[in-house]
This record gives sequence, structure tokens and C-alpha cells, in this order.
Amino acid sequence: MLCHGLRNLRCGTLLLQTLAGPVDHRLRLRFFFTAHRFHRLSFVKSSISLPNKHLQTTQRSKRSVSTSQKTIKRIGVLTSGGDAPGMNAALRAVVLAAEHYGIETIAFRHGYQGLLDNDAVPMQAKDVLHILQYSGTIIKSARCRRFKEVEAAQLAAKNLDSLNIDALIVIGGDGSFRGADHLANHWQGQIIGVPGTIDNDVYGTDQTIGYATAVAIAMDALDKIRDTADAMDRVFIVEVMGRDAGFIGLCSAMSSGAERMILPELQKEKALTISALVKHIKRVQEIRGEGSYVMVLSEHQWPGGAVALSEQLEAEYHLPCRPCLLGHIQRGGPPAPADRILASELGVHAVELILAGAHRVMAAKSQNACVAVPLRETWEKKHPLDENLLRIQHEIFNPVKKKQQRAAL
Ligand SMILES: Nc1ncnc2c1ncn2[C@@H]1O[C@H](COP(=O)(O)OP(=O)(O)OP(=O)(O)O)[C@@H](O)[C@H]1O
Ligand SMILES: O=P(O)(O)OC[C@H]1O[C@](O)(CO)[C@@H](O)[C@@H]1O
Repeated sequence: MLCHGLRNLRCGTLLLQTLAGPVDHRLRLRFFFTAHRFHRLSFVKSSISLPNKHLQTTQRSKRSVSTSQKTIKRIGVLTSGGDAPGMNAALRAVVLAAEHYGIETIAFRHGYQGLLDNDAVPMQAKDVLHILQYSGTIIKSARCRRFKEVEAAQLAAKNLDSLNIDALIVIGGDGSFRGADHLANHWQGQIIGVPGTIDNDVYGTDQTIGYATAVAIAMDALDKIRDTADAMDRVFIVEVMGRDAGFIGLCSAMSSGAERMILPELQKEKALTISALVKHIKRVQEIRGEGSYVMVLSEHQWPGGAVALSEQLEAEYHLPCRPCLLGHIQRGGPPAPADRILASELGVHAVELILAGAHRVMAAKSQNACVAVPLRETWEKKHPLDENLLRIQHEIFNPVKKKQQRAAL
């Protein structure tokens, strides 16, 4: 029955949609490629010598590549939302992979704004030489509110068609994927997402491109803060980014040995009060004697942020306290090796997914395998913090143990 059903499914998109029930996405992808092999579909004729075991192909084509649905001659690519270290590496990988398979690449500058303005530039291997070591994005990124409108998606579709683009790769976060899904309602081409955001708040991929660098930058800053905090016996409140997720907060706190962290996920469980925080600081000082107390504060988790909290601790509780806002520093500098490598792999994976006929999916890495995750899942499902890391940092490494805490409070 299932085989019969698969036999009747001609394209990967349909199959992915059919399988978009509560089945694990990796399983779905396996079904998807099994079905392609079963039918010996035309994409198998293309040039692909793929590392991915799921994608077996045989011949090399110099000009263009046939997928199960159509011949892919030209793809578009854009970077959207907050720039993330490794976006350039992902762009480079897309251009190199496309060229490898005989496909042209057109980049749209300034994210979705570029799609609306037809701000398109052809990209070849020579244009992406030596960019992977730089953060930012050479094709620029933007937040484009207007793209949420139906008319905007229709205009983008018209512009993509006028340039004969067969598929579009969107490098960005979950907001950008919503935009991609919105566009898919109005455009016939294939759309693939590549997760690029420092926040790591995208379901379906172990890590997003940019996250490793942001954590490394925050950790480096926290180490430096520790030096001065220790020298002056001060409390420091270090505010990190992450939007509504505590990934950067948790991992920078753990990797730098911070005494405390305020993360969105912890605040939801039980919001920290100023008096509980002061008691914790004083208890740590009692246990350790002189020295520093460093707290990592995720953005938006305290009214007025690190500055307001620090002022309150000084003015009302007479604690020697200083704030430090890391801000957009977390998005700059050389991308960490992990981000360069992830971006390189996922950029190639995105192109190969296009060749495999995939649509409305994110090219992702999960449990050491390249997978395709339905775009909607990337924001409808929540990427949880690693519970074990949370437990270790919040409980085992907490200088004030629960019993002591209870006695102190
Ligand atoms: N619901 C939506 N419909 C259409 N387009 C959207 C939607 N949500 C977001 N977008 C588009 O995607 C762009 C990027 O989204 P957003 O600003 O949320 O960043 P992001 O991709 O989540 O990345 P980051 O969180 O790292 O900044 C928006 O500026 C907008 O153009
Ligand atoms: O660069 P902007 O538009 O100020 O946005 C900042 C936001 O972007 C991010 O850096 C990435 O989503 C968040 O961590 C932060 O909240």
C-alpha cells in the first residue's frame, strides 16, 4: 500500500508534504530519498558525487542539472535577518557547489529587500574567494517588514521569474524561514533554508551558523571581565544576545565559570527577584571571601537590562557592581572553525537538496547527519536548551548549594 502510494508520488515536494505528519524529520527524509531511488528519477542523471549516502547519482553534466521536477539552471541566494558569522562561508559554499554542478548563482543583496528591488548580482567562484574568514555578509542582510505582505511576496515571485531563477536559498534565522514559507505560497520555484543566526533558536539543527562564534566571543569577554572583577572584588552583570533563547547565555556562562545566569528558559520556570539575587551574591561572598561575582544576563530578561540591574544593586544594596553589554560585538570578528565548517557543509547540502527536488525545507545538521527539516517545523517546534548543561551549570556548579540556599533564603 505504502509502496503503491510512493509510486504515484512524482516529486519530492509532494512526498515531503505527504509525510509532514508527526513523523521524525530524518525518517521523512530517508523515505524521500528511498522513493527517489525507487523510481530512478531524473535527478539521478546529474553530476553529483555526493558525500551524503542518501543522494546517489551517476553522471556529470557541465551545463545544468535535472532534478526530478525540472532542469536547474540558475539558483538565487540571499542572507536575511541579523548577520551571523559564517554567512559568508555559507554563501561561498553555495556558489562553489552550484558551479560544481554547472548551475549559475544570482545573489540578492540586502535580504528580502533585494528580492523586491531586483537588486541581483551574478556570483561566481572568483567572487567568493577568501570570504569565509570574515563575519558579516558580502551580499548584505536586512530586516524587511514589508516582506510579510502578500503583495511583496507576489512581487518577489515576479522578479525571480523574470530572472529565470529555478530555486532560492535563504540563509537566515527562523524569521527568514517564515519569509521563505510565505514566498513559497506565491512562487513555484524550490526554496531551501540554511540556518544562520547567532541565537541558535531554530528547531531541527543541532547548531545554527554563527552560534559557536558568538559563544566564543562572549566567553572571551567574560574571561576578561573576570580579571578586572577579581582585582576589584566587584560584581559584574554581563548582558549577552540571544533574542528569546538562552543558548548564548548558558554556554558562555558555563565556558567562563560564571556564578549565575538569568536565561529566558529559567525565568519562565521561576523569575528571579532582586532580593533572591542579592542573597545569592552575599552567600557566595560569605563562602568564598573576597573576589568577584560574574552574572550572565540574557537580553530582555531584566527591565532596563544590565545597566538598570547594576545601578539598582549599587544604589539600593551597596554592592560594588558594573554592567557590561556585549551587544553586536557578538556578531563580528573571524568566524569560529565550527561555524566555517558547518556553513560550508550546509551550503553544499542546500544545493544538493535542490538537485534532489526538495522544497520548503531547511538544510540542517542533526546528530552528525545532513538532514532536511520542513521549514514550518523550524519555528513551530522549539529548540530546547541542553537540559544536562543547564542542570550542571545551574545546580552542580552553583556555588550556593540548594540546602544552603534554602537556609539562606
Ligand atoms: N511572518 C513573516 N512573513 C514574511 N516574512 C517574514 C516573516 N517573518 C520574518 N520575515 C522576513 O524575514 C526577515 C528576517 O526575520 P527576523 O528579523 O526575524 O530575523 P531572523 O531571520 O529570525 O534572524 P535573526 O533572529 O538572527 O535576526 C524579516 O525582516 C522579514 O523580511
Ligand atoms: O541587529 P539588530 O536588528 O539590532 O538585532 C539584534 C538581535 O539580532 C540578534 O543578534 C540575532 O537575532 C539577536 O540576538 C538580537 O536580539
